[in-house]
Amino acid sequence: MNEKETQSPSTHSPSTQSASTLSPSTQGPSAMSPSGDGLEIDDLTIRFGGNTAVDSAAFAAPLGRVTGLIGPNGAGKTTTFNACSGLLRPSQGEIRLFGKDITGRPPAARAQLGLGRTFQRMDLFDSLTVEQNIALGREAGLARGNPLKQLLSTPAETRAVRAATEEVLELCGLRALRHEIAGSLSTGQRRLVDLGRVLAGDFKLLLLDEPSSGLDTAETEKFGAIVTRVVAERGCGVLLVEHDMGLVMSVCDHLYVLDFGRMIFEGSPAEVRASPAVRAAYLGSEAA
Ligand SMILES: Nc1ncnc2c1ncn2[C@@H]1O[C@H](COP(=O)(O)OP(=O)(O)OP(=O)(O)O)[C@@H](O)[C@H]1O
Repeated sequence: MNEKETQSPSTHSPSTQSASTLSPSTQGPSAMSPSGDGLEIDDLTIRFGGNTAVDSAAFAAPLGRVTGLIGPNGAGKTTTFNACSGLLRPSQGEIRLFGKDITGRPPAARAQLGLGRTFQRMDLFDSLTVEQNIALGREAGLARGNPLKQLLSTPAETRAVRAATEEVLELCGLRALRHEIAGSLSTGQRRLVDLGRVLAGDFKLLLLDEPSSGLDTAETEKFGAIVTRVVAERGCGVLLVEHDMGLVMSVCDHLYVLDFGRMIFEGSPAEVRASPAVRAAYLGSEAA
């Protein structure tokens, strides 16, 4: 196992080299994926005033895999996630999607390139039905930000929306709830609708922000099984930021571990579980 001591930002190299330096195996995403496959982050640094929340982090979330980003409270996960989705502009570094530099692009432009995201707080339309919420995920993509186009869709677009909605209702096990008002659903059901909405958008790379938040164990397992199935069937990539270690360990193919804004380890779930550095980061220095 090849664990890395934390490096100063100036010693960081581009993601491919950094990933292979960090990785305990040669099977990491950077080693397996051709260039431009999925989401690649290089030298990502984000400062809030004098506080460096993310410090020269590098990682990749390729297609066909679930990549996890974990770390203790305050490690920089949400900040990294927000930079990937376009809500935060990095102080330094580069974010590439399918080989294109998207560092300065707004969220809508990233969505058009195939980047979809869920929200921890779930921005569902509570007065609309499950089916309507999911359909909106596809309609918004077809409209490309033009509300008029959303109203005046062509017959082919209407068929595409219907097909995508049916597929997602089945995939997420939501058929029985299709006519329910979203505002009346449980948190677990709402998570599935939120996932369904982003799946209907047919994005190639999904960013999932703490999707197990508010779910019980059974709901979390169900959610994880759907994510695994989606990646296997569609070949899309997933970047999962998550606290629930049960979910992380069961669905992720590869994990990156942040601590105090720095990437301290990467590897398979088993390798991460066995890492003294990761344990120390979670439990505190006295456990090292
Ligand atoms: N808008 C902000 N302004 C100032 N500091 C911030 C801001 N957002 C985050 N931070 C700081 O950046 C660091 C990383 O925070 P972040 O929320 O990304 O961590 P996290 O790993 O997502 O934590 P948690 O697991 O608790 O959600 C923390 O020190 C936090 O206080």
